[in-house]
Amino acid sequence: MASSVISDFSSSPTARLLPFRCTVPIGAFQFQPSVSIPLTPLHLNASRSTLSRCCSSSAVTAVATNTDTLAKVIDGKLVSKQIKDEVAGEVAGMKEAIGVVPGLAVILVGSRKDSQTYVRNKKKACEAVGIKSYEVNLPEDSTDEEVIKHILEFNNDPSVHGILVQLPLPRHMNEENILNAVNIEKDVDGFHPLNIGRLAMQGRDPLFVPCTPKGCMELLYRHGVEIKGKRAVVIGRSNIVGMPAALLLQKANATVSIVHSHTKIPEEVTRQADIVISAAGVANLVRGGWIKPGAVVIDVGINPVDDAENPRGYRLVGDVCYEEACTVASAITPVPGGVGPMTIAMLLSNTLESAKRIHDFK
Ligand SMILES: Nc1nc2c(c(=O)[nH]1)N[C@@H](CN(C=O)c1ccc(C(=O)N[C@@H](CCC(=O)O)C(=O)O)cc1)CN2
Repeated sequence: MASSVISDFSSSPTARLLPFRCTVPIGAFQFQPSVSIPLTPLHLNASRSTLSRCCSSSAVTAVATNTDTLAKVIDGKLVSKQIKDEVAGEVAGMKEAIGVVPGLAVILVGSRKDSQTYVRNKKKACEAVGIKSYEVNLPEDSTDEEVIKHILEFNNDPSVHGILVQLPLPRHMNEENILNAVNIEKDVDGFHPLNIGRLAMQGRDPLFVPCTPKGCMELLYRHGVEIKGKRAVVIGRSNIVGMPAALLLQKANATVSIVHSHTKIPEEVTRQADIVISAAGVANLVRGGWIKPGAVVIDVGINPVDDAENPRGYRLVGDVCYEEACTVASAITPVPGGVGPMTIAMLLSNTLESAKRIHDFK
């Protein structure tokens, strides 16, 4: 996982803790950010613009900024709350109409602190909207067969409409075999190859779309961002975020490029985009100079950086250097409080959708 940071999902706590704001340590990822990125053209009121240098490493980038007009903040916390309220209303309506309560089963293997937190938050979110949750906690040294045994039990349990295995799994496990065991009709994470395959095909639709990329699209839709005919760049090509995000943008008729660890001059490709979704897992990788003026930026990265003033000893930052990007982009998601909360909201929405489909409830 650590060897290819750029294609990882970005919430890995194994990501290096980075000390500075908007600095990217050379060698922490396979992109080598250019030291002399050309200045972004000033797109706003030039007389009020300032030129700032926001970092102290050798990867210094001069960025054209405008302190007058900052990007609109796309508030994922707010949107996720709206979605949760909508799900809660539908869950109550379904229970009243046909007596069915949607059920979500979560399997956690091992004792990673971040995974435990995500699973706890999923459970709490289920409770809040009236979805019943089932949890299985297995020790780190479990076998694939033990995990699959629980998946098969949930596959056959009519009170369970959604099943997910919290990722990442311990290294010794075969993720592919385990995810393949989930019944595609209950695959609320959308990670089964059949669901991903359908997402990739013209004229076919998956039963479920992976939660984080679905959350990114939902943020774009709910903020009225036009996607059809636009240029989009996805940074990172992980199975759970980058790749499905690119497929979703393409399905929505954007012209999509994927930037990854072997992309030459990634900033040049990224600068073409009207919409940027970054899921690289590298703190502050995307500098202001990478962004086309007026672009919409969705930052999926959740990277811990050292912060002695924070009680946790670290704080979370995105893949995008927020303070630079918000002077260039027209809209941007913050970290935290952007895409992260959408992941769990979409999981609840997928679980409800599954129960409705299984019980043929409109
Ligand atoms: N089976 C799955 N495993 C993993 C998934 C997934 O969708 N399915 N995604 C991530 C982890 N994840 C949910 O599982 C997740 C990550 C982040 C957040 C979130 O709300 N982040 C907050 C910050 C939280 C904090 O302060 O620590 C934010 O960005 O505002 C929710 C869910 C990997 N595994």
